[in-house]
Amino acid sequence: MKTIDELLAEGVAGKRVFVRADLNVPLDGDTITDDGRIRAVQPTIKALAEAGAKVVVASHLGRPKGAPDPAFSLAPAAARLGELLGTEVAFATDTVGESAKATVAGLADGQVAVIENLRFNPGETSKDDAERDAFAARLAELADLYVGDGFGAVHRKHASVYDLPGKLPHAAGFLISTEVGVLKKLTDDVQRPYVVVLGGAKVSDKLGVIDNLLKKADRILIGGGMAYTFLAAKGHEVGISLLQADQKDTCLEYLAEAEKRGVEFVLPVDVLVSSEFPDLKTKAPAHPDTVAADAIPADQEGLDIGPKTRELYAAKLADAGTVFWNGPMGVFEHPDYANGTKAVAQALLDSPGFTVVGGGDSAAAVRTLGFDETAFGHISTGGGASLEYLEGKTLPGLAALED
Ligand SMILES: Nc1ncnc2c1ncn2[C@@H]1O[C@H](COP(=O)(O)OP(=O)(O)O)[C@@H](O)[C@H]1O
Ligand SMILES: O=C(OP(=O)(O)O)[C@H](O)COP(=O)(O)O
Repeated sequence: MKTIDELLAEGVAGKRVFVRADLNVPLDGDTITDDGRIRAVQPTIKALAEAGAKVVVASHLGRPKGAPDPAFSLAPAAARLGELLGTEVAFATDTVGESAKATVAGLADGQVAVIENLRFNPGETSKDDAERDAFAARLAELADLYVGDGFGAVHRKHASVYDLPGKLPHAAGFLISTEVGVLKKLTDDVQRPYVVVLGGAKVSDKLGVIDNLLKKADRILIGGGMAYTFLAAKGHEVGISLLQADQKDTCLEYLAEAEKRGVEFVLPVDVLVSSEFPDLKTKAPAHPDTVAADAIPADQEGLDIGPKTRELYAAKLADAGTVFWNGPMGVFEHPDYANGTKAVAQALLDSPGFTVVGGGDSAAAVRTLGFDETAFGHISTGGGASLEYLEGKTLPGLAALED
């Protein structure tokens, strides 16, 4: 894999360099609530601009449905990038249309532009190779060189991640090199007990990783939205909690496999429930009830792990040699449902092992809940990406960067 240092040494002055970043930041309206992912890719953009490149930054944000949707515009991220760089950053209001072409054509050496959300075009995420390839070909017209630095998206076989690098001379940015370096260490030299904590809301995406993690981890702790499919699989009522009903049998298979392999598989013993999802804007008090995990009322949803589970998970992390954590334990964006996530973050800090926190929201949670991010072993910008890397899978966005 060519590094950005090698690319810089070859000279990028006057060249248009496409930087595939992951600027998928949490937003409250158009206010960015955590800019960690923008800061993480800044060194690559800065180095290219300082070397005289015309830098074209591209990313997805959220999961729009293949058409423009103002709620998912990258304009706030472009503005924040400009603030961090201390320079004007141009913004194109489309991806490969007239605005993008004119914006890129108008760049002077050393200037930076951001193009609009790649997922506004259906070709970006298409499962049809030809449709993806056609979109990648249009993106390729915007640049002379490609730098992959969107670590959070390298597990996606998407046009800008997988197809585009094949069309341009390419290299890996600083962020991808750092992320891969740390995660590689975690796979090559894992100190035991190796504890994996999984939560969050991307349940269908992330349930699948458990299959492989069962072969690697000593303990797996489940929280967040991930817990309820397991509880339902065990025959418990989960009310209106997040549920992947078609995955219940898979969950039972995982539980059986864990027992067979001697992997401790730990589910919440109590949860905080409410009949309503909390108001994340006003943060009005939610008054949740605490119930046993096998006693969730039919009209309520589980929104955080409960106090007994917090203690249990802290105990299960106390002797960890290595911890990988992806996915908040609850709807941490509301203070009444942040305690589970806080407890796990604190337990990582108290554990003697090497601790890795992965994922856009997990990393944002750690920072917005007031933890010192430098106290963790590594904060990864990718949740799904780091999980799939740790599974030992070939990630499309990394494979595409190899020579
Ligand atoms: N019990 C729950 N019900 C609904 N959403 C939840 C629950 N627990 C956590 N979440 C949500 O999960 C989201 C983060 O999930 P995810 O994207 O999978 O994590 P990451 O970005 O760290 O990989 C947060 O917005 C949080 O509010
Ligand atoms: O937020 C992301 O992943 P993560 O929640 O697993 O950290 C990445 O930006 C990838 O987004 P996607 O899961 O919509 O492809």
